[in-house]
Amino acid sequence: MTDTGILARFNTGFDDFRLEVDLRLPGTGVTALFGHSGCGKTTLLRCIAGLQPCAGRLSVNGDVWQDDTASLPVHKRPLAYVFQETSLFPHLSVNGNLKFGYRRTPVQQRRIHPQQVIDWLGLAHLLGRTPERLSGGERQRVAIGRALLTSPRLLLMDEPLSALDQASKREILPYLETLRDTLDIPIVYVSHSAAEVARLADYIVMMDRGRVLAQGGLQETLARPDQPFALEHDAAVIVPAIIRERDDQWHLCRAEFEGGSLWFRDDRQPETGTAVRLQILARDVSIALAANHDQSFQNLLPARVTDMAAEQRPGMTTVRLHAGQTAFLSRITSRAVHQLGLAPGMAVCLQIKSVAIVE
Ligand SMILES: Nc1ncnc2c1ncn2[C@@H]1O[C@H](COP(=O)(O)OP(=O)(O)OP(=O)(O)O)[C@@H](O)[C@H]1O
Repeated sequence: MTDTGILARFNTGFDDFRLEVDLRLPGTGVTALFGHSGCGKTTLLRCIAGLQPCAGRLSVNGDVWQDDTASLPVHKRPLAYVFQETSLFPHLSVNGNLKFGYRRTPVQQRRIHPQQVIDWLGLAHLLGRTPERLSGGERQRVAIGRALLTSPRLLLMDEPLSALDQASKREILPYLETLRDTLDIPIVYVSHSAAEVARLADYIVMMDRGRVLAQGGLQETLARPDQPFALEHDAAVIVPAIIRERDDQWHLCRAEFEGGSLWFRDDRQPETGTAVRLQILARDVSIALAANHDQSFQNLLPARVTDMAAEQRPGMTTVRLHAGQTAFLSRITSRAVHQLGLAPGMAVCLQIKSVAIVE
């Protein structure tokens, strides 16, 4: 079998919950499982890990782990699983914890080595410490490192940051970005946090009540005008951009994207040349028929209406527009759509109130 990526079809459940999914996920990068509490994210991870009995089929980059006739038991699946609070061995140093899985991995199967993990996760200065002398974020980095040193073919992460405070989350996210950009194995990442997903994911699976509502590349999927009801209010697009200019007098900076540039507050003081992901909420974007400079919006972008969808919330419409190749969403009232006569193909001006670098 030469299929790359993860093919996962599962059917399982409990008394009053059923999980039924049919997924085709990328073979590298971060796939985020996103959805409200109780929608079945952990159950899906447990099916992939072989911890939850289920009917179905699973193959990972060409290797069949489960089909109609057989299912590899948990300990035979070459994967690593990192939880919200993965416990380390308290009597072992960081170095001892890291080497634990490595030593148990047959030499010919070792593809990831301690020095790589120490570098990727910034662990060099912590090697001699025992777990009780680590912060929550440091403990989680060691847990991830220990998991990687079993040279898994798949990394599952179930809300790995949710037990951490904001400062620790901010500290650990760049390390996770390094893993995303360096590892050649898929990472399936469960999160409740839209900001975390926006920052880390390449691919997104939106779930609701045991079903998949939408799946696809992060940018395209977030830019769909027909967002699930629960996400309508926070609908946002992610725009990859590069910081080009800083205006220190007004605490602003300008980032260029494929289709224009945007000004926003320089809270994180990014260096020029830095690649960033910008988050623009649909509710912060309004539409005018022509550029009007006699108002407070700092960002006026020529754009074209692509399509639109009436929201499930009565009276509201989400409009999708493109500035160059980049998609934006705007949430406006259906009356405004009518009054402006908006229709696919129309040239308009986007007025963007607030732009944030995703944290
Ligand atoms: N062992 C179990 N026995 C019975 N019901 C269960 C069991 N495990 C999970 N469930 C139910 O299955 C549903 C899905 O749970 P699951 O933990 O997969 O959701 P989740 O999306 O990961 O939620 P959260 O974000 O809160 O972790 C829930 O309704 C939950 O109550």
